[in-house]
Amino acid sequence: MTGRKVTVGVVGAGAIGQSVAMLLMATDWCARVLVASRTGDSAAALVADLEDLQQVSGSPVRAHAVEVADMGACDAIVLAPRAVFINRRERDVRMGGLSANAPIVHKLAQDLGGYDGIAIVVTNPVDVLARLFAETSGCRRTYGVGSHTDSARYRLLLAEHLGVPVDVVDGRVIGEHGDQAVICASTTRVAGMPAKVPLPTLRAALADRPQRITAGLGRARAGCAGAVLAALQHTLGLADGLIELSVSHEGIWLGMPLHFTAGQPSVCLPPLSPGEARALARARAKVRAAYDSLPAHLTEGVPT
Ligand SMILES: NC(=O)c1ccc[n+]([C@@H]2O[C@H](COP(=O)([O-])OP(=O)(O)OC[C@H]3O[C@@H](n4cnc5c(N)ncnc54)[C@H](O)[C@@H]3O)[C@@H](O)[C@H]2O)c1
Repeated sequence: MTGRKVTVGVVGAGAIGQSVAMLLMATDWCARVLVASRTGDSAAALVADLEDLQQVSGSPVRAHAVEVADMGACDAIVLAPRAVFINRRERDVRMGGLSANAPIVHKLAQDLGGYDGIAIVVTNPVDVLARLFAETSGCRRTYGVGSHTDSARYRLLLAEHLGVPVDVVDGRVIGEHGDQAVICASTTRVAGMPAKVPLPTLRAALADRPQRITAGLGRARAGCAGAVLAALQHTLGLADGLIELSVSHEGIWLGMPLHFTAGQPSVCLPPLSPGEARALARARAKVRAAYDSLPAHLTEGVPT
């Protein structure tokens, strides 16, 4: 991929779509950003804003408003639409988007049927909807973004709690991007040594952080957009290394540590303590049940 510049589609011109598109404009590996949204007006508005950015910053990246059907030749497509609905949940907040967002993701997957590039699903509940997109579209390289942000937040919060620099903390969060996220405490290392992780404190802080961001800003965007960029770099073969993404794990989509080499992933599940293994099983059962609760017309005819 060295030297080749890519075209990235962004579906959904909201908080996440805008942030991802802005980050793409600042890269040296993206040539074109194609934007589609629920209304052509919002896609065109985002493109006009990106063109302003391009002019003031001298970015060589070009932006265009298109229809989703015109994204078939994109190297990668980021899917970040959100239905208009009010989420009144205080717990399991992301799962609150299931019934409203699933039909949108299903329709996009139909429109992109047979797509052969990389699909990065952002829309929540991301583990359920990444599976829905993958199984409906047939796109083999579908990844959900969520656990990478959870892992980054975990390292930040643990470093803060222990009063150490974040770069000496190594640890990850897998499973559901939601209330059944699994903190891999038994394999967490601080300066190379096993760490005593105050799990209830960390769990509460991890749940609180996105809610605090949303309460203050209306939407969380920067962390997720950064995770999308990292996902694009790893899946496009522009960066090698470990990243937590939602993929099919024995048929159910969950956040897994993936090691990418030249765009090829291999699952690197760390050894789990019995408690962590039970937590992963609970996450798996929950995400499977949420998928199975979708109306049959959204899932019928797809492998289970
Ligand atoms: N996985 C993660 O880590 C993570 C993090 C943050 C947000 N999210 C999720 O990402 C999604 C988007 O969040 P947001 O804050 O950008 O929402 P938003 O409401 O700001 O924007 C959503 C955009 O989607 C567009 N849209 C609606 N229906 C569409 C369709 N059928 N086709 C194309 N575009 C359509 C809307 O017009 C709007 O521009 C939400 O589901 C949110 O929960 C996920």
